[in-house]
Amino acid sequence: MFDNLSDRLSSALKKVTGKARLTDDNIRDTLREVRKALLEADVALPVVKAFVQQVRTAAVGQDVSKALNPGQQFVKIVQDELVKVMGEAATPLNLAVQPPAIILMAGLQGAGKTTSVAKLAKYLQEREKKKVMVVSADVYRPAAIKQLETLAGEVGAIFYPSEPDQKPVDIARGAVAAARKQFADVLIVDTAGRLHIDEQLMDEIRELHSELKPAETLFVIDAMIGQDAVNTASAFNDALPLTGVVLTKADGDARGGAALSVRHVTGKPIKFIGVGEKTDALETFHPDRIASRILGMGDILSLIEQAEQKIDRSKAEKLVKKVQKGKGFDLEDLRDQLQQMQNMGGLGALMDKLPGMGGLAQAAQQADMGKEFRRMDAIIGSMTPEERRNPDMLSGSRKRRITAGSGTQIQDLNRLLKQHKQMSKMMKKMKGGGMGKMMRGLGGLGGLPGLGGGAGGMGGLGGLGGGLPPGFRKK
Ligand SMILES: Nc1nc2c(ncn2[C@@H]2O[C@H](COP(=O)(O)OP(=O)(O)OP(=O)(O)O)[C@@H](O)[C@H]2O)c(=O)[nH]1
Repeated sequence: MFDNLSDRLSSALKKVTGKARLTDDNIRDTLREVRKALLEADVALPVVKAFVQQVRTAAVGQDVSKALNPGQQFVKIVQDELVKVMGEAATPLNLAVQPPAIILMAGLQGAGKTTSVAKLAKYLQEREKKKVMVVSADVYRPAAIKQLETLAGEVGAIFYPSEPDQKPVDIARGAVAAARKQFADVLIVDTAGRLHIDEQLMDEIRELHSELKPAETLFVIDAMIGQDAVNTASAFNDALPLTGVVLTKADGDARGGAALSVRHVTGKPIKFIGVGEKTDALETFHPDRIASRILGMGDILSLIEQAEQKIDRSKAEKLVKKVQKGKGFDLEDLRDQLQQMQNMGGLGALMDKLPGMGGLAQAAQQADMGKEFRRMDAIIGSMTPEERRNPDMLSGSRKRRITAGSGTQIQDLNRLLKQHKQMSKMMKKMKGGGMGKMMRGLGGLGGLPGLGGGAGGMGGLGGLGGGLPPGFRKK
């Protein structure tokens, strides 16, 4: 979702990078571009003004470093200021209190609170091995309690039941007692949504806060809210001592501005971003990485983490060995690669994180690569194991049977075979140099520790780049 901001900002900055010297004129012009880029990305106006002012102050009167030309120096200033707004590094949850550590969730109706409660519960259980209980103090929306019960069941968290005729504070008290009794490490409290800032509901959540004395008070906000982010965030920030923010729907076509606005207005760290409707679609927010992504430098670290979590290491290593031994890359391997890429959110999600490939990611999403992958998967699934190992043996009549069996066209099958040939040619070339070489071709990835051979499954990405329709090839 940071594409828009990233594209606009990098083209604004491109104008200045070539300059041998910074003058009042070209700073002014570039700052105007930066301002426009931020506004178009839905960063709120007061935040844009403050940011541009900070950059101007930092730029004026700065000694030009010998290592950089003035243009580069200016880009660095923008980056430094961006990091200042977004924060240096991820801020973890602070749950080091006498258990149960309580997390209170606040936010507007529909922001994604209930979904985020379930995501957090899953995250804490799986990553931090915590025993988690959840409770809903939303007695206004009839389905809210039931919704949380269903989600809790899905993620395997303990659900503390509540009733619409109870008072939220009583529910909270009961839940804390139950959490103690059952030795839960963490209790996450979902609260009633507000359509807008409503005094009565604000009083209620304040009361909940003083009763619960939560270790974390997280403000949940929808990234799509755009310019409104400032008002909503400051209202909640004034009402409650927030400790952090969960930015939801960051997978949508929001333009990334809300992240900057919320951070600027509240001064509180964004701790997590929601990137989908499913309960595993939650990521730790790394402000420094987002800052470089905004400047079009990619988000390699997140990509590596994702690769490490989602890639089937043993399969990847097997493939690397197979290729190194000079054995062919067959259709079975191609299918594994496609499946692993799908596990990581598809080609678009991957490329989105690679430096300078934001635009390509959009193109891939528009062309619905997911559909293409599923088609390829169906075709390979209709072949016999023998045919997958040796596609050259396919006769005309077998090709017709396979396409009929997979609901595809003969052209689809031929295209797949051609792509496979190209990939296997690439793989052969890699034989001597290992996967690292291919990764280097992909924008410097190979030089990074851990990605060269370890996450070898990624190798297929390079090959696929060559096999994609011409519009997708990296220039
Ligand atoms: N795409 C996407 N959808 C999300 C995300 N988080 C939540 N949603 C969706 O947003 C909608 C609202 O989410 P809820 O969790 O019900 O929102 P809420 O804040 O609890 O709403 P109230 O209980 O009415 O206050 C649901 O359809 C969710 O599936 C996200 O990160 N990405």
